[in-house]
Amino acid sequence: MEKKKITKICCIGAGYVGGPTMAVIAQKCPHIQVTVVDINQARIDAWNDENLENLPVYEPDLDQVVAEARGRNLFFSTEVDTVIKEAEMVFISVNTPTKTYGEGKGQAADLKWIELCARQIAAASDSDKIVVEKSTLPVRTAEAVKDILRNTGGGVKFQILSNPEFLAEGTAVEDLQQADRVLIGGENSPEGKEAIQALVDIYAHWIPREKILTTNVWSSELSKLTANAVLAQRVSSINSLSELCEATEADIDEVSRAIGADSRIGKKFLKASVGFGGSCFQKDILNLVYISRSYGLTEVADYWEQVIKMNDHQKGRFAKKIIKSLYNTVSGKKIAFLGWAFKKDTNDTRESAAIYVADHLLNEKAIISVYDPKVKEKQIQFDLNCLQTRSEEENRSLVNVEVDPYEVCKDSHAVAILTEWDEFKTYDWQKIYDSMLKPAQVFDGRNILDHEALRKIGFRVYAIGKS
Ligand SMILES: NC(=O)c1ccc[n+]([C@@H]2O[C@H](COP(=O)([O-])OP(=O)(O)OC[C@H]3O[C@@H](n4cnc5c(N)ncnc54)[C@H](O)[C@@H]3O)[C@@H](O)[C@H]2O)c1
Ligand SMILES: O=c1ccn([C@@H]2O[C@H](COP(=O)(O)OP(=O)(O)O[C@H]3O[C@H](CO)[C@@H](O)[C@H](O)[C@H]3O)[C@@H](O)[C@H]2O)c(=O)[nH]1
Repeated sequence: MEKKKITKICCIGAGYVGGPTMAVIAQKCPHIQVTVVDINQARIDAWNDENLENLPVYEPDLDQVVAEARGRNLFFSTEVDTVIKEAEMVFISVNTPTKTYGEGKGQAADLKWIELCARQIAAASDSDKIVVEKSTLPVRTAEAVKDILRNTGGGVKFQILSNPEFLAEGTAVEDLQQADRVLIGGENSPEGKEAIQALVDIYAHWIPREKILTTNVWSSELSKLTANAVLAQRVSSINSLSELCEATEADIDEVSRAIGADSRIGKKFLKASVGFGGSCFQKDILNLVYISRSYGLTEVADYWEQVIKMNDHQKGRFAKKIIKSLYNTVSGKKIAFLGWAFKKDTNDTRESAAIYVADHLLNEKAIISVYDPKVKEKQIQFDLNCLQTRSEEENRSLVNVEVDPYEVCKDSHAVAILTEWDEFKTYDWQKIYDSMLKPAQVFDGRNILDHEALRKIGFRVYAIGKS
Protein backbone atom coordinates (compact mmCIF):
# COMPACT_ATOMS: atom_id res chain seq x y z
CA MET A 1 0.00 0.00 0.00
CA GLU A 2 1.30 3.46 -0.90
CA LYS A 3 2.16 5.46 2.19
CA LYS A 4 0.55 8.86 2.36
CA LYS A 5 2.81 11.37 4.05
CA ILE A 6 1.08 14.27 5.71
CA THR A 7 2.99 17.55 5.77
CA LYS A 8 0.16 20.04 6.18
CA ILE A 9 -2.84 19.82 8.48
CA CYS A 10 -5.75 22.23 8.67
CA CYS A 11 -8.11 22.20 11.63
CA ILE A 12 -11.44 24.01 11.29
CA GLY A 13 -12.53 25.32 14.69
CA ALA A 14 -10.17 26.95 17.21
CA GLY A 15 -12.15 26.11 20.33
CA TYR A 16 -11.57 24.03 23.45
CA VAL A 17 -10.81 20.99 21.31
CA GLY A 18 -9.26 22.38 18.11
CA GLY A 19 -6.80 24.65 19.92
CA PRO A 20 -5.27 22.24 22.48
CA THR A 21 -5.45 19.18 20.18
CA MET A 22 -3.62 20.86 17.34
CA ALA A 23 -1.12 22.49 19.71
CA VAL A 24 -0.13 19.03 20.96
CA ILE A 25 0.03 17.53 17.43
CA ALA A 26 2.29 20.45 16.40
CA GLN A 27 4.43 20.02 19.50
CA LYS A 28 4.90 16.30 18.91
CA CYS A 29 5.27 16.48 15.10
CA PRO A 30 7.53 19.45 14.32
CA HIS A 31 7.77 18.32 10.68
CA ILE A 32 4.03 18.86 10.12
CA GLN A 33 2.66 22.35 9.56
CA VAL A 34 -0.53 22.67 11.58
CA THR A 35 -2.88 25.60 11.00
CA VAL A 36 -6.03 26.12 13.03
CA VAL A 37 -8.67 28.24 11.31
CA ASP A 38 -11.81 29.85 12.66
CA ILE A 39 -14.41 32.33 11.47
CA ASN A 40 -14.22 34.07 14.84
CA GLN A 41 -11.56 36.76 14.37
CA ALA A 42 -11.42 37.62 18.08
CA ARG A 43 -10.70 33.98 18.97
CA ILE A 44 -7.91 33.73 16.41
CA ASP A 45 -6.43 37.04 17.63
CA ALA A 46 -6.47 35.67 21.18
CA TRP A 47 -4.66 32.48 20.06
CA ASN A 48 -2.06 34.72 18.40
CA ASP A 49 -1.73 37.07 21.39
CA GLU A 50 1.87 37.48 22.52
CA ASN A 51 0.72 37.48 26.12
CA LEU A 52 -0.01 33.79 26.72
CA GLU A 53 -2.35 34.70 29.57
CA ASN A 54 -4.78 35.93 26.91
CA LEU A 55 -5.18 32.59 25.14
CA PRO A 56 -8.95 31.99 24.72
CA VAL A 57 -8.79 28.61 26.47
CA TYR A 58 -7.38 28.23 29.97
CA GLU A 59 -5.78 24.82 30.50
CA PRO A 60 -2.85 23.97 32.76
CA ASP A 61 0.41 23.87 30.69
CA LEU A 62 -1.29 24.84 27.44
CA ASP A 63 0.63 28.12 27.36
CA GLN A 64 3.93 26.22 27.34
CA VAL A 65 2.88 23.95 24.48
CA VAL A 66 1.68 26.95 22.44
CA ALA A 67 4.87 28.86 23.24
CA GLU A 68 6.95 25.96 21.96
CA ALA A 69 5.13 25.38 18.66
CA ARG A 70 3.46 28.66 17.69
CA GLY A 71 5.22 30.38 14.80
CA ARG A 72 7.37 27.25 14.23
CA ASN A 73 4.79 24.81 12.87
CA LEU A 74 1.62 25.91 14.65
CA PHE A 75 -0.43 28.74 13.19
CA PHE A 76 -3.83 30.32 13.84
CA SER A 77 -5.65 32.01 10.99
CA THR A 78 -8.99 33.19 9.61
CA GLU A 79 -7.94 32.39 6.02
CA VAL A 80 -10.17 29.32 6.04
CA ASP A 81 -10.27 28.59 2.28
CA THR A 82 -6.55 29.04 1.62
CA VAL A 83 -5.53 26.84 4.53
CA ILE A 84 -8.00 24.09 3.57
CA LYS A 85 -6.73 24.17 -0.01
CA GLU A 86 -3.11 23.65 0.98
CA ALA A 87 -3.71 20.87 3.53
CA GLU A 88 -3.60 17.13 2.87
CA MET A 89 -5.60 16.43 6.03
CA VAL A 90 -8.49 18.57 7.33
CA PHE A 91 -9.85 18.13 10.85
CA ILE A 92 -13.38 19.32 11.56
CA SER A 93 -13.49 20.51 15.14
CA VAL A 94 -16.46 22.84 15.17
CA ASN A 95 -19.23 23.03 17.75
CA THR A 96 -22.15 20.56 17.60
CA PRO A 97 -24.53 21.90 20.26
CA THR A 98 -28.02 20.68 21.05
CA LYS A 99 -30.57 21.99 18.54
CA THR A 100 -32.59 24.94 19.81
CA TYR A 101 -35.19 24.92 17.03
CA GLY A 102 -37.25 22.70 14.74
CA GLU A 103 -37.21 18.90 14.55
CA GLY A 104 -35.25 17.41 17.45
CA LYS A 105 -35.22 20.72 19.36
CA GLY A 106 -33.66 20.25 22.81
CA GLN A 107 -32.17 16.82 21.98
CA ALA A 108 -30.64 16.33 18.55
CA ALA A 109 -27.20 17.71 17.72
CA ASP A 110 -27.26 20.80 15.53
CA LEU A 111 -25.14 19.83 12.55
CA LYS A 112 -25.37 23.06 10.61
CA TRP A 113 -21.73 23.98 11.31
CA ILE A 114 -20.61 20.50 10.25
CA GLU A 115 -22.48 20.78 6.98
CA LEU A 116 -21.05 24.25 6.39
CA CYS A 117 -17.55 22.85 6.93
CA ALA A 118 -18.16 20.00 4.51
CA ARG A 119 -19.38 22.41 1.86
CA GLN A 120 -16.47 24.75 2.50
CA ILE A 121 -13.94 21.90 2.23
CA ALA A 122 -15.53 20.75 -1.03
CA ALA A 123 -15.50 24.25 -2.48
CA ALA A 124 -11.92 25.07 -1.46
CA SER A 125 -10.28 21.78 -2.45
CA ASP A 126 -8.45 21.14 -5.70
CA SER A 127 -6.51 18.07 -4.50
CA ASP A 128 -7.42 14.82 -2.69
CA LYS A 129 -7.84 15.12 1.08
CA ILE A 130 -8.43 13.14 4.21
CA VAL A 131 -11.25 14.71 6.22
CA VAL A 132 -11.23 13.89 9.91
CA GLU A 133 -14.30 14.24 12.11
CA LYS A 134 -12.88 15.47 15.41
CA SER A 135 -16.17 16.97 16.59
CA THR A 136 -18.54 14.68 18.50
CA LEU A 137 -21.19 13.55 16.04
CA PRO A 138 -24.30 11.38 15.88
CA VAL A 139 -23.60 7.91 14.58
CA ARG A 140 -23.76 7.85 10.76
CA THR A 141 -22.90 11.55 10.30
CA ALA A 142 -19.93 10.56 8.15
CA GLU A 143 -22.44 9.36 5.58
CA ALA A 144 -23.86 12.87 5.19
CA VAL A 145 -20.40 14.45 5.17
CA LYS A 146 -19.31 12.01 2.48
CA ASP A 147 -22.40 12.69 0.43
CA ILE A 148 -21.82 16.45 0.48
CA LEU A 149 -18.12 16.12 -0.34
CA ARG A 150 -18.67 13.62 -3.17
CA ASN A 151 -21.45 15.63 -4.77
CA THR A 152 -19.99 19.10 -4.48
CA GLY A 153 -16.25 18.42 -4.57
CA GLY A 154 -15.67 18.66 -8.34
CA GLY A 155 -13.92 15.30 -8.82
CA VAL A 156 -11.53 15.65 -5.88
CA LYS A 157 -11.35 12.44 -3.79
CA PHE A 158 -12.06 12.55 -0.06
CA GLN A 159 -11.60 9.91 2.60
CA ILE A 160 -13.59 10.48 5.77
CA LEU A 161 -12.28 9.34 9.14
CA SER A 162 -13.85 9.54 12.56
CA ASN A 163 -11.35 10.47 15.26
CA PRO A 164 -13.34 11.56 18.31
CA GLU A 165 -11.59 13.46 21.06
CA PHE A 166 -11.68 12.17 24.64
CA LEU A 167 -9.82 14.98 26.43
CA ALA A 168 -11.44 16.38 29.56
CA GLU A 169 -11.19 20.08 30.23
CA GLY A 170 -8.82 21.05 33.02
CA THR A 171 -6.53 18.15 32.09
CA ALA A 172 -6.57 18.59 28.30
CA VAL A 173 -2.82 18.76 27.73
CA GLU A 174 -2.10 15.76 29.92
CA ASP A 175 -4.97 13.81 28.32
CA LEU A 176 -3.66 14.59 24.85
CA GLN A 177 -0.03 13.83 25.62
CA GLN A 178 -0.81 10.61 27.48
CA ALA A 179 -4.10 9.49 26.02
CA ASP A 180 -5.66 6.27 27.36
CA ARG A 181 -6.44 5.54 23.74
CA VAL A 182 -6.82 7.21 20.37
CA LEU A 183 -9.76 6.02 18.30
CA ILE A 184 -9.75 6.12 14.51
CA GLY A 185 -12.68 4.88 12.44
CA GLY A 186 -12.43 4.53 8.68
CA GLU A 187 -13.68 2.72 5.62
CA ASN A 188 -12.71 -0.89 5.08
CA SER A 189 -11.36 -0.28 1.55
CA PRO A 190 -7.73 0.12 0.35
CA GLU A 191 -8.20 3.93 0.26
CA GLY A 192 -9.87 3.87 3.68
CA LYS A 193 -7.06 1.82 5.18
CA GLU A 194 -4.48 4.14 3.66
CA ALA A 195 -6.21 7.14 5.24
CA ILE A 196 -6.41 5.40 8.62
CA GLN A 197 -2.70 4.59 8.40
CA ALA A 198 -1.85 8.23 7.64
CA LEU A 199 -3.58 9.35 10.84
CA VAL A 200 -2.16 6.45 12.87
CA ASP A 201 1.33 7.55 11.75
CA ILE A 202 0.74 11.04 13.15
CA TYR A 203 -0.39 9.85 16.58
CA ALA A 204 2.31 7.16 16.66
CA HIS A 205 4.85 9.97 17.18
CA TRP A 206 3.91 9.99 20.84
CA ILE A 207 1.10 7.47 21.52
CA PRO A 208 2.13 3.79 21.91
CA ARG A 209 0.82 1.87 18.90
CA GLU A 210 -1.28 -0.51 21.03
CA LYS A 211 -3.25 2.45 22.35
CA ILE A 212 -4.29 3.53 18.86
CA LEU A 213 -7.53 1.67 18.16
CA THR A 214 -8.94 1.39 14.67
CA THR A 215 -12.58 0.53 13.95
CA ASN A 216 -15.23 1.10 11.35
CA VAL A 217 -16.58 4.65 11.13
CA TRP A 218 -19.89 3.94 12.85
CA SER A 219 -18.35 2.22 15.88
CA SER A 220 -16.00 5.16 16.29
CA GLU A 221 -18.79 7.76 16.10
CA LEU A 222 -20.97 5.79 18.53
CA SER A 223 -18.12 5.04 20.96
CA LYS A 224 -17.71 8.74 21.66
CA LEU A 225 -21.35 9.21 22.66
CA THR A 226 -21.20 5.97 24.63
CA ALA A 227 -18.08 6.95 26.58
CA ASN A 228 -19.70 10.19 27.71
CA ALA A 229 -23.00 8.49 28.51
CA VAL A 230 -21.29 5.87 30.69
CA LEU A 231 -19.15 8.46 32.50
CA ALA A 232 -22.14 10.71 33.17
CA GLN A 233 -24.17 7.70 34.25
CA ARG A 234 -21.62 6.99 37.00
CA VAL A 235 -21.95 10.55 38.27
CA SER A 236 -25.75 10.41 38.21
CA SER A 237 -25.67 7.02 39.93
CA ILE A 238 -23.55 8.30 42.78
CA ASN A 239 -25.53 11.54 42.97
CA SER A 240 -28.79 9.59 43.21
CA LEU A 241 -27.34 7.66 46.13
CA SER A 242 -26.15 10.87 47.79
CA GLU A 243 -29.80 11.71 48.44
CA LEU A 244 -30.34 8.30 49.98
CA CYS A 245 -27.25 8.82 52.15
CA GLU A 246 -28.68 12.06 53.47
CA ALA A 247 -31.85 10.20 54.48
CA THR A 248 -30.07 7.27 56.12
CA GLU A 249 -26.92 8.68 57.76
CA ALA A 250 -24.69 6.80 55.33
CA ASP A 251 -21.86 8.95 53.94
CA ILE A 252 -21.53 9.15 50.17
CA ASP A 253 -17.73 9.61 50.22
CA GLU A 254 -17.42 6.44 52.31
CA VAL A 255 -19.78 4.58 49.98
CA SER A 256 -17.77 5.76 46.94
CA ARG A 257 -14.52 4.66 48.52
CA ALA A 258 -15.96 1.29 49.44
CA ILE A 259 -17.38 0.49 46.02
CA GLY A 260 -14.50 2.10 44.11
CA ALA A 261 -12.04 -0.27 45.79
CA ASP A 262 -13.64 -3.06 43.78
CA SER A 263 -11.38 -3.29 40.75
CA ARG A 264 -14.37 -4.15 38.58
CA ILE A 265 -15.95 -0.79 39.48
CA GLY A 266 -12.86 1.41 39.85
CA LYS A 267 -12.65 4.63 41.83
CA LYS A 268 -12.90 7.31 39.14
CA PHE A 269 -16.06 9.29 38.41
CA LEU A 270 -17.70 8.44 41.70
CA LYS A 271 -17.44 11.86 43.29
CA ALA A 272 -20.83 13.13 44.38
CA SER A 273 -21.47 16.71 43.36
CA VAL A 274 -24.01 19.45 42.79
CA GLY A 275 -24.45 17.89 39.34
CA PHE A 276 -22.33 17.41 36.27
CA GLY A 277 -21.90 20.24 33.79
CA GLY A 278 -19.76 20.97 30.78
CA SER A 279 -20.49 21.26 27.10
CA CYS A 280 -20.48 17.52 26.44
CA PHE A 281 -22.25 15.18 28.87
CA GLN A 282 -25.78 16.56 28.61
CA LYS A 283 -25.54 17.32 24.89
CA ASP A 284 -24.17 13.90 24.00
CA ILE A 285 -26.64 11.94 26.11
CA LEU A 286 -29.56 13.92 24.72
CA ASN A 287 -28.22 13.12 21.29
CA LEU A 288 -28.02 9.42 22.17
CA VAL A 289 -31.60 9.56 23.44
CA TYR A 290 -32.74 11.25 20.24
CA ILE A 291 -30.96 8.76 18.00
CA SER A 292 -32.36 5.80 19.96
CA ARG A 293 -35.88 7.20 19.70
CA SER A 294 -35.47 7.85 15.99
CA TYR A 295 -34.71 4.12 15.56
CA GLY A 296 -37.84 3.33 17.62
CA LEU A 297 -35.81 2.11 20.62
CA THR A 298 -38.00 3.57 23.35
CA GLU A 299 -36.56 1.58 26.28
CA VAL A 300 -32.99 2.47 25.28
CA ALA A 301 -33.90 6.15 25.01
CA ASP A 302 -35.75 6.16 28.37
CA TYR A 303 -32.85 4.41 30.07
CA TRP A 304 -30.29 7.08 29.12
CA GLU A 305 -32.68 9.98 29.59
CA GLN A 306 -32.84 9.11 33.27
CA VAL A 307 -29.17 10.13 33.63
CA ILE A 308 -30.13 13.69 32.65
CA LYS A 309 -33.25 13.73 34.81
CA MET A 310 -31.21 12.70 37.85
CA ASN A 311 -28.68 15.44 37.11
CA ASP A 312 -31.41 18.09 36.87
CA HIS A 313 -32.84 16.80 40.12
CA GLN A 314 -29.45 17.07 41.84
CA LYS A 315 -28.98 20.71 40.82
CA GLY A 316 -32.51 21.62 41.91
CA ARG A 317 -32.16 19.73 45.17
CA PHE A 318 -29.04 21.73 46.07
CA ALA A 319 -30.79 25.06 45.44
CA LYS A 320 -33.84 23.94 47.42
CA LYS A 321 -31.62 22.89 50.32
CA ILE A 322 -30.15 26.40 50.49
CA ILE A 323 -33.60 27.96 50.49
CA LYS A 324 -34.94 25.59 53.14
CA SER A 325 -31.94 26.12 55.41
CA LEU A 326 -32.35 29.89 55.15
CA TYR A 327 -35.82 29.62 56.72
CA ASN A 328 -37.60 29.11 53.39
CA THR A 329 -36.85 32.59 52.14
CA VAL A 330 -33.79 33.96 50.39
CA SER A 331 -35.46 37.14 49.17
CA GLY A 332 -33.01 40.02 49.54
CA LYS A 333 -30.43 37.75 51.20
CA LYS A 334 -26.84 37.76 49.96
CA ILE A 335 -25.58 34.32 48.99
CA ALA A 336 -21.90 33.91 48.12
CA PHE A 337 -20.98 31.62 45.23
CA LEU A 338 -17.44 30.27 45.24
CA GLY A 339 -16.89 28.94 41.73
CA TRP A 340 -18.79 29.31 38.49
CA ALA A 341 -16.84 27.08 36.03
CA PHE A 342 -18.29 23.60 35.47
CA LYS A 343 -15.18 22.05 37.04
CA LYS A 344 -11.82 23.22 38.34
CA ASP A 345 -8.87 24.26 36.16
CA THR A 346 -10.97 25.54 33.28
CA ASN A 347 -12.54 28.88 32.37
CA ASP A 348 -15.38 27.04 30.60
CA THR A 349 -18.84 27.58 32.09
CA ARG A 350 -21.02 25.78 29.57
CA GLU A 351 -23.87 23.92 31.34
CA SER A 352 -22.21 24.61 34.70
CA ALA A 353 -24.38 23.60 37.66
CA ALA A 354 -23.70 27.08 39.10
CA ILE A 355 -25.84 28.69 36.38
CA TYR A 356 -28.91 26.63 37.24
CA VAL A 357 -28.50 26.89 41.00
CA ALA A 358 -28.14 30.66 40.64
CA ASP A 359 -31.20 30.86 38.40
CA HIS A 360 -33.27 28.95 40.95
CA LEU A 361 -32.18 31.25 43.78
CA LEU A 362 -32.68 34.38 41.68
CA ASN A 363 -36.27 33.30 41.06
CA GLU A 364 -36.61 33.53 44.84
CA LYS A 365 -35.09 37.05 44.69
CA ALA A 366 -31.77 36.16 46.30
CA ILE A 367 -28.80 38.47 45.80
CA ILE A 368 -25.84 36.50 44.50
CA SER A 369 -22.20 37.46 44.74
CA VAL A 370 -19.76 35.35 42.72
CA TYR A 371 -16.04 34.68 42.77
CA ASP A 372 -14.31 32.34 40.31
CA PRO A 373 -10.56 32.48 39.74
CA LYS A 374 -10.87 32.08 35.95
CA VAL A 375 -14.33 33.26 34.94
CA LYS A 376 -15.02 36.89 34.19
CA GLU A 377 -18.14 38.90 35.04
CA LYS A 378 -19.14 39.27 31.39
CA GLN A 379 -19.33 35.49 31.00
CA ILE A 380 -21.40 35.05 34.17
CA GLN A 381 -23.94 37.65 33.07
CA PHE A 382 -23.97 36.08 29.59
CA ASP A 383 -24.69 32.63 31.02
CA LEU A 384 -27.65 33.92 33.03
CA ASN A 385 -28.99 36.03 30.20
CA CYS A 386 -28.93 32.98 27.89
CA LEU A 387 -31.55 31.34 30.10
CA GLN A 388 -33.94 34.23 29.33
CA THR A 389 -35.52 33.85 32.77
CA ARG A 390 -35.41 37.57 33.53
CA SER A 391 -34.19 40.81 31.95
CA GLU A 392 -30.47 41.53 31.57
CA GLU A 393 -30.96 44.56 33.79
CA GLU A 394 -32.45 42.39 36.53
CA ASN A 395 -29.58 39.89 36.31
CA ARG A 396 -27.11 42.77 36.58
CA SER A 397 -28.84 44.16 39.65
CA LEU A 398 -29.16 40.80 41.45
CA VAL A 399 -25.76 39.30 40.62
CA ASN A 400 -22.43 40.91 41.28
CA VAL A 401 -19.01 39.48 40.59
CA GLU A 402 -15.93 40.23 42.67
CA VAL A 403 -12.23 39.53 42.25
CA ASP A 404 -11.78 39.03 46.01
CA PRO A 405 -13.40 35.91 47.55
CA TYR A 406 -13.47 37.50 50.99
CA GLU A 407 -15.52 40.44 49.64
CA VAL A 408 -17.93 37.93 48.09
CA CYS A 409 -18.49 36.19 51.42
CA LYS A 410 -18.69 39.37 53.52
CA ASP A 411 -22.19 40.08 54.89
CA SER A 412 -23.59 36.97 53.24
CA HIS A 413 -26.01 34.52 54.87
CA ALA A 414 -24.52 31.53 53.13
CA VAL A 415 -21.51 30.45 51.10
CA ALA A 416 -22.10 27.87 48.36
CA ILE A 417 -19.22 25.93 46.79
CA LEU A 418 -20.10 25.31 43.14
CA THR A 419 -16.68 24.41 41.69
CA GLU A 420 -13.94 22.34 43.32
CA TRP A 421 -11.12 24.91 42.89
CA ASP A 422 -8.22 23.88 45.17
CA GLU A 423 -7.71 27.43 46.46
CA PHE A 424 -11.07 27.35 48.30
CA LYS A 425 -9.58 24.82 50.73
CA THR A 426 -6.78 27.21 51.68
CA TYR A 427 -8.94 30.21 52.63
CA ASP A 428 -9.02 31.69 56.13
CA TRP A 429 -12.45 30.33 57.03
CA GLN A 430 -12.39 31.95 60.46
CA LYS A 431 -12.05 35.33 58.73
CA ILE A 432 -14.91 34.44 56.41
CA TYR A 433 -17.07 33.35 59.35
CA ASP A 434 -16.39 36.58 61.23
CA SER A 435 -17.49 38.65 58.23
CA MET A 436 -20.78 36.79 57.63
CA LEU A 437 -24.30 37.17 59.03
CA LYS A 438 -25.23 34.54 61.62
CA PRO A 439 -26.06 31.73 61.62
CA ALA A 440 -23.34 31.44 58.96
CA GLN A 441 -23.95 28.53 56.60
CA VAL A 442 -21.77 26.68 54.11
CA PHE A 443 -23.25 24.53 51.33
CA ASP A 444 -20.43 22.44 49.96
CA GLY A 445 -21.62 21.29 46.55
CA ARG A 446 -18.30 19.56 45.89
CA ASN A 447 -17.47 18.05 49.29
CA ILE A 448 -14.01 19.62 49.28
CA LEU A 449 -13.86 21.53 52.56
CA ASP A 450 -12.94 20.26 56.02
CA HIS A 451 -16.45 20.15 57.46
CA GLU A 452 -15.41 19.32 61.00
CA ALA A 453 -13.07 22.32 61.10
CA LEU A 454 -15.83 24.54 59.74
CA ARG A 455 -18.27 23.31 62.38
CA LYS A 456 -15.71 24.02 65.09
CA ILE A 457 -15.51 27.61 63.85
CA GLY A 458 -19.28 27.85 64.20
CA PHE A 459 -20.54 27.27 60.64
CA ARG A 460 -23.62 25.24 59.87
CA VAL A 461 -22.49 22.93 57.11
CA TYR A 462 -24.46 21.08 54.46
CA ALA A 463 -22.51 18.67 52.27
CA ILE A 464 -23.73 16.44 49.46
CA GLY A 465 -24.62 12.94 50.65
CA LYS A 466 -23.86 13.56 54.29
CA SER A 467 -26.38 13.88 57.07
N1 LIG B 1 -14.96 20.82 24.95
C1 LIG B 1 -14.53 19.59 25.16
O1 LIG B 1 -13.98 19.26 26.20
C2 LIG B 1 -14.72 18.53 24.11
C3 LIG B 1 -14.03 17.31 24.24
C4 LIG B 1 -14.21 16.34 23.26
C5 LIG B 1 -15.01 16.60 22.16
N2 LIG B 1 -15.65 17.78 22.05
C6 LIG B 1 -16.43 18.03 20.82
O2 LIG B 1 -15.60 18.82 19.95
C7 LIG B 1 -16.39 19.74 19.19
C8 LIG B 1 -15.89 21.15 19.42
O3 LIG B 1 -16.07 21.48 20.77
P1 LIG B 1 -15.40 22.76 21.41
O4 LIG B 1 -15.65 22.68 22.86
O5 LIG B 1 -14.01 22.92 20.91
O6 LIG B 1 -16.33 23.91 20.75
P2 LIG B 1 -16.05 25.47 20.72
O7 LIG B 1 -17.36 26.14 20.61
O8 LIG B 1 -15.12 25.85 21.83
O9 LIG B 1 -15.24 25.71 19.35
C9 LIG B 1 -15.76 25.53 18.08
C10 LIG B 1 -15.18 26.61 17.15
O10 LIG B 1 -15.57 26.31 15.81
C11 LIG B 1 -15.73 27.54 15.12
N3 LIG B 1 -16.49 27.33 13.90
C12 LIG B 1 -17.80 26.95 13.77
N4 LIG B 1 -18.12 26.84 12.46
C13 LIG B 1 -17.01 27.16 11.75
C14 LIG B 1 -16.72 27.21 10.35
N5 LIG B 1 -17.63 26.90 9.42
N6 LIG B 1 -15.49 27.58 9.97
C15 LIG B 1 -14.54 27.90 10.89
N7 LIG B 1 -14.76 27.86 12.23
C16 LIG B 1 -15.98 27.48 12.65
C17 LIG B 1 -16.41 28.43 16.15
O11 LIG B 1 -16.24 29.79 15.82
C18 LIG B 1 -15.68 28.02 17.44
O12 LIG B 1 -14.58 28.87 17.72
C19 LIG B 1 -17.84 19.49 19.62
O13 LIG B 1 -18.41 18.57 18.75
C20 LIG B 1 -17.68 18.86 21.00
O14 LIG B 1 -18.77 18.03 21.32
C21 LIG B 1 -15.51 18.76 22.98
O1 LIG C 1 -16.82 11.99 39.82
C1 LIG C 1 -17.17 12.98 39.16
C2 LIG C 1 -16.59 13.31 37.91
C3 LIG C 1 -17.06 14.42 37.23
N1 LIG C 1 -18.05 15.18 37.76
C4 LIG C 1 -18.55 16.35 37.00
O2 LIG C 1 -18.83 15.94 35.67
C5 LIG C 1 -18.64 17.03 34.77
C6 LIG C 1 -17.75 16.61 33.62
O3 LIG C 1 -16.44 16.38 34.08
P1 LIG C 1 -15.28 15.80 33.15
O4 LIG C 1 -15.79 14.61 32.46
O5 LIG C 1 -14.09 15.63 33.97
O6 LIG C 1 -15.02 17.01 32.13
P2 LIG C 1 -15.38 17.25 30.59
O7 LIG C 1 -14.43 18.24 30.07
O8 LIG C 1 -16.83 17.53 30.45
O9 LIG C 1 -15.02 15.86 29.86
C7 LIG C 1 -16.01 14.93 29.43
O10 LIG C 1 -16.54 15.33 28.20
C8 LIG C 1 -15.56 15.48 27.15
C9 LIG C 1 -16.28 16.03 25.95
O11 LIG C 1 -16.89 15.08 25.19
C10 LIG C 1 -14.89 14.14 26.91
O12 LIG C 1 -13.93 14.27 25.88
C11 LIG C 1 -14.24 13.65 28.20
O13 LIG C 1 -13.66 12.37 28.00
C12 LIG C 1 -15.31 13.57 29.29
O14 LIG C 1 -14.71 13.22 30.54
C13 LIG C 1 -18.04 18.15 35.61
O15 LIG C 1 -19.06 19.07 35.95
C14 LIG C 1 -17.52 17.45 36.85
O16 LIG C 1 -17.49 18.29 37.96
C15 LIG C 1 -18.63 14.86 38.97
O17 LIG C 1 -19.53 15.54 39.45
N2 LIG C 1 -18.16 13.77 39.65
